[in-house]
Amino acid sequence: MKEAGCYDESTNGVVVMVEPYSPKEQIQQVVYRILDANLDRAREGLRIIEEWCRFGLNSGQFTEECKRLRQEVAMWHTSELRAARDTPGDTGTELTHPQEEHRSSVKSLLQANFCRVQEALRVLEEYGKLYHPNMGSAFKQMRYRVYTLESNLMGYQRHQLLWRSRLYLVTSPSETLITTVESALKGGLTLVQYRDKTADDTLRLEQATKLRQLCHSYGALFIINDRVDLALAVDADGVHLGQQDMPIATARQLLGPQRLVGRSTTNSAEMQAAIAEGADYIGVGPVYETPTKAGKPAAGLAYVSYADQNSSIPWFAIGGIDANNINDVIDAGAKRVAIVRSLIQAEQPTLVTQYLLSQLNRVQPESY
Ligand SMILES: Cc1ncc(COP(=O)(O)OP(=O)(O)O)c(N)n1
Ligand SMILES: Cc1nc(C(=O)O)sc1CCOP(=O)(O)O
Ligand SMILES: [Mg+2]
Repeated sequence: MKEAGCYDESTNGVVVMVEPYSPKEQIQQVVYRILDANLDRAREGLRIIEEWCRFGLNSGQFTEECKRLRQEVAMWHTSELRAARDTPGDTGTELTHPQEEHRSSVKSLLQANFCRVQEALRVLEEYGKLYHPNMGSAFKQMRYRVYTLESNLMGYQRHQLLWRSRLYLVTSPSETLITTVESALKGGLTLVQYRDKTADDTLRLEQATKLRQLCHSYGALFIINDRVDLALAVDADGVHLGQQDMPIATARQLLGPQRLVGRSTTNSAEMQAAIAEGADYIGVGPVYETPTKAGKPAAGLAYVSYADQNSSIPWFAIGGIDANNINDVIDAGAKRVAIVRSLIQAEQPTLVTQYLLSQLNRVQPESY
């Protein structure tokens, strides 16, 4: 039988060997070890999230909430729980999941650590009930706070990146769709919309899933054109809706508050309505007539200038924009543009992306 020990404050942490534990004490030691391990796990996970809030997002509010949670977790980490630790005898310390060895993006790293913290808090909530009458409810509350933090943080990251994005690639069917999008991402693209008006849903699901993974691995946002169901199915960052698509409020209800909803607008009335209905961004166009949206009359540069003066949310000039005329669109007031053909049909999408971004970066948009 394993010799048991107990932590004695009076011996400065020296473990004093005593009689073997009674069955009841043995169970108590197991519970203590579970609590000790999960208190550590929760704090470590929170610290990893906190570092991103502090250095990546520069957000005092999120950093403070992580810190408060860490401190509250630490308050429960008593010396008797620490004393129950048995690292050499813990078979779990050598078990790592292959996914822990590789993270494809900061987003997946954050998601994995939120998951880790939530699991640890759930364990603390349940086993804590055996330790202290208030521990279960304290950790239940913390678990809900972590859910709220995760949802707010992910939403904040999306909005921040949306506001930072200057160039928006809207895709059209192409044999080289994935490689073209990747080339543009290599050039610094941070916002992609999957748009295929003719494919069947099997192909749409397949391509959208690949593109979402690709975009997220480059830290870019991924939006789905028209289809809220597809956006949810592939875990996209949001949806783009035209005037004939579903109401913004309905999309928001389905997607939740943290995903992005964009709306096409062609005139001032549509712009004001989109803003009032809670769109996160708008398309402003067509600036020029374009075969990609054949038959839609141009709204022109005058509407670009109107958007510059009147839009309180990010807006993307769209329609017939290319490397030759982008400076006219910028001169009319555009700080962000959305493009189909000039990127999808480009021989060197990386170079075209870099050029378009270099022109857009000459003007500064308002920040988030
Ligand atoms: C950024 C952006 N702006 C406008 C549109 C056009 O949307 P919509 O009017 O719904 O037309 P379709 O793209 O669905 O043909 C867009 N997709 N993206
Ligand atoms: C998809 C789309 N929406 C528009 C709008 O004005 O709402 S213009 C457009 C097509 C833009 O394609 P290209 O960059 O190839 O001209
Ligand atoms: Mg549409």
